[in-house]
Amino acid sequence: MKAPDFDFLRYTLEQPDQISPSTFLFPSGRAHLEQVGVLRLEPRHPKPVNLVLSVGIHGNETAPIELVNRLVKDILSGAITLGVRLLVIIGHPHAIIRGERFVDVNLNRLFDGAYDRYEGMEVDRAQVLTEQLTAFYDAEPSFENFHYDLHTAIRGSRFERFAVHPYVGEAQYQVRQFGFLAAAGIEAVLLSHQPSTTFSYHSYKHHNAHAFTLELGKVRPFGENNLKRLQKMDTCLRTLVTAGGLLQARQEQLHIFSVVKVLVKDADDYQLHIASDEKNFTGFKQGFVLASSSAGEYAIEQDGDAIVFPNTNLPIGQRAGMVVRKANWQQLNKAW
Ligand SMILES: O=C(O)CCC(=O)N[C@@H](CCC(=O)O)C(=O)O
Ligand SMILES: [Zn+2]
Repeated sequence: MKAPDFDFLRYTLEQPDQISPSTFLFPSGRAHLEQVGVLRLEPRHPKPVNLVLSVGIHGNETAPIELVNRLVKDILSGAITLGVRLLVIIGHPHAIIRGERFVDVNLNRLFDGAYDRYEGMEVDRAQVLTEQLTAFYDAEPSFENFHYDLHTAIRGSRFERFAVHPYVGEAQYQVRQFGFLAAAGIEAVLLSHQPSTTFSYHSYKHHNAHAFTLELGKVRPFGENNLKRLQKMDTCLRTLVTAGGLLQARQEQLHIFSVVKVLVKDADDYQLHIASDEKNFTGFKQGFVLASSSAGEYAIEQDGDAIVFPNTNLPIGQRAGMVVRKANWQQLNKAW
């Protein structure tokens, strides 16, 4: 393997079932190809940061895959110098090849051990990725852990780029992370109100990582993404991987929402009463029946409560959307 010629994405998609682990040098460190779609980059002179960047956990969310593959190319060619330990994960190669969100079951519901309750090709993958995270973070336990899990949304959004913050319970929010998200062009942050079984929540819960799901625009096929719209994200990630630092912008410019309800598909006839092209963050009037099925209904509790990730094309028991409410910066600031 020669570092300057190595295209991590192409290599992964050419051999999606198995690879022989290998290692090679690049100008600022050593690369370890650990597993299909799992590349560990160790810098010669690391700052005390363990950074995980994951993309393609959903196979049709291609913009982050293009963005991060370009970043990896620049590290391997020597165009930029790696300064932190970096684990790059191409989450679901088989789904990427098919251009689909998943093959058997949604990979991003299988973490925190949830894979035990499911069947399908994603089960093994969730287990492999869980083990890879543990090995990576545990190798330098005194370093600060980060995980940005990059996605794109199925629908258009009133805020084009937004983040899902893991549920923190009584713990404090980290102001530095909000400043970083603002600098990276994120416009809104959803504060989760309960634990979940997503990849980013797993890193937060089990590895105390600063961990986020980042939604970077709308789902589009390879070649149709405008990466210029991710310029700020690119700059922030490059600064993080080279210098170990989080660029900052005024966090007050972020729109903060708390999640007030996770809608769960509770019957085959479950319906969301919104247009098929309704955007994420569309708000409704109090009393509007947003969801109904033979098992019950959900009406909006407060004027302005808005829908994010509406989706009924999924099995019973899975999340059909989140209802979010504008949160108060003053209240949040007290936690810092
Ligand atoms: O647009 C959609 O409906 C889904 C986009 C997406 O994949 N979002 C993530 C969010 C994960 C989280 O809540 O942290 C997902 O649904 O897995
Ligand atoms: Zn996704």
